[in-house]
Amino acid sequence: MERIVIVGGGLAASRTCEQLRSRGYEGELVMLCAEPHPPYDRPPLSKAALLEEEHDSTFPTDYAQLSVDVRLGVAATGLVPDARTVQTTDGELSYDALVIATGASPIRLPGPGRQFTVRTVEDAAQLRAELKPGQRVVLVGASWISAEVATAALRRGCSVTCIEAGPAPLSAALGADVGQRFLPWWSEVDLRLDTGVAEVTETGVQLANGEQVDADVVVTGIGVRPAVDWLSGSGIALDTGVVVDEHLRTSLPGIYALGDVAVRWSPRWNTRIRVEHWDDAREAARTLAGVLLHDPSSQDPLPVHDPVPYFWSDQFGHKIQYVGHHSPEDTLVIRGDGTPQWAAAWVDAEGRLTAHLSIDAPRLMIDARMAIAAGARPDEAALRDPQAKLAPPRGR
Ligand SMILES: Cc1cc2nc3c(=O)[nH]c(=O)nc-3n(C[C@H](O)[C@H](O)[C@H](O)COP(=O)(O)OP(=O)(O)OC[C@H]3O[C@@H](n4cnc5c(N)ncnc54)[C@H](O)[C@@H]3O)c2cc1C
Repeated sequence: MERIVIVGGGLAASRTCEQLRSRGYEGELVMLCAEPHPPYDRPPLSKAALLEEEHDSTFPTDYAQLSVDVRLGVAATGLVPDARTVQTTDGELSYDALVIATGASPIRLPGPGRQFTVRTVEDAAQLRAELKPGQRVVLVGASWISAEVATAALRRGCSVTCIEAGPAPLSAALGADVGQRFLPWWSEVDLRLDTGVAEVTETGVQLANGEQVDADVVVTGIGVRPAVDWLSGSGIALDTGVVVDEHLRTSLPGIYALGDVAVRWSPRWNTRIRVEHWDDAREAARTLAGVLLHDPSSQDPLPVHDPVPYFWSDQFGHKIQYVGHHSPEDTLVIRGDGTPQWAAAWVDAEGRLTAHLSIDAPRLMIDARMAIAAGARPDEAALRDPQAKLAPPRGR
């Protein structure tokens, strides 16, 4: 392969460059990065970057040393697979292999008023400038991002209202039973549950029931859409993102996708999953480099990307850690129910641990991740007791 083109300038793109070079790829490597900055880390944008004026989460990667041709401010606008060509805002570019790592963009609400989202450094800097003491901040959606923004806004002396369509914070991701357990953390937030927002107005938001809620700052945290517009008409298979198999191969030859934009086949979960987690983007890059450089004449199997997903969130002075992947049919078991050290576990119909959520307890997260990876079926007593190990002893 003489030229690998990577479209996207985030974690997945940056790590793919590093991994390819560290595994000995010597061909041309071009990274098209729509943003005007070299790749940077996003998790701090809804955390430290809302508190610290000079926060900089740029990756320390030396692209010149890696001989990566980084084209800042250049976006892919189209794909012509038969010609193995990408159309860009700076002309056409041919490739031998193409990596799609364009991430996702926040979903916005309708309406004429200004609404903030948090995806880029500019978003974070603009929002930080608004978070002044006494400002009335309205958050739409009690999501992971909103919880982190609420934490920062309260710390900066703002008054915070959060309007959530579901019955509890984080209920879209974790269900109402778990979400309700977080309510005490939201005690300083005017949290309005089961309430829809119709639009963002000049003076705040208008609720679905017609009521107007005034705000100085409106922040929308209702999810993201994969950045796939530029692929329309290319013939590539799309679902809730770019469809890839467990080797990160798309439906078109020579084209791969990873990170937030990809929806991948997971043999572990026997379904397609789109994982919008930092850890997944990083790990996928390692696998993808192995797939791209795989020698078909060797006996080595093609690398598979199918880790146990891992996600964390820092909110209200706590660290939440979630591992695995649960479906609505799984059974929820609260560990240490009624104690401050509670955790949540999900098991499937066969009793297999599918997911686990813990708070300020990295040890529990590590144990649960090993248990899920091992396909463990912990007994009821172990599930209920957060002190009990879920992972089978090593060597078994
Ligand atoms: C505010 C925030 C907080 C987060 N916190 C956590 C956390 O606490 N824990 C956790 O596990 N995960 C967290 N995440 C998720 C994590 O950051 C993402 O999973 C990760 O950034 C995905 O990396 P990516 O490279 O796939 O996509 P991105 O980081 O979105 O990068 C995609 C890049 O591609 C560029 N691009 C898009 N379209 C084009 C185009 N047509 N041409 C060229 N370039 C293009 C974009 O501009 C962007 O720079 C957070 C995300 C955000 C936004």
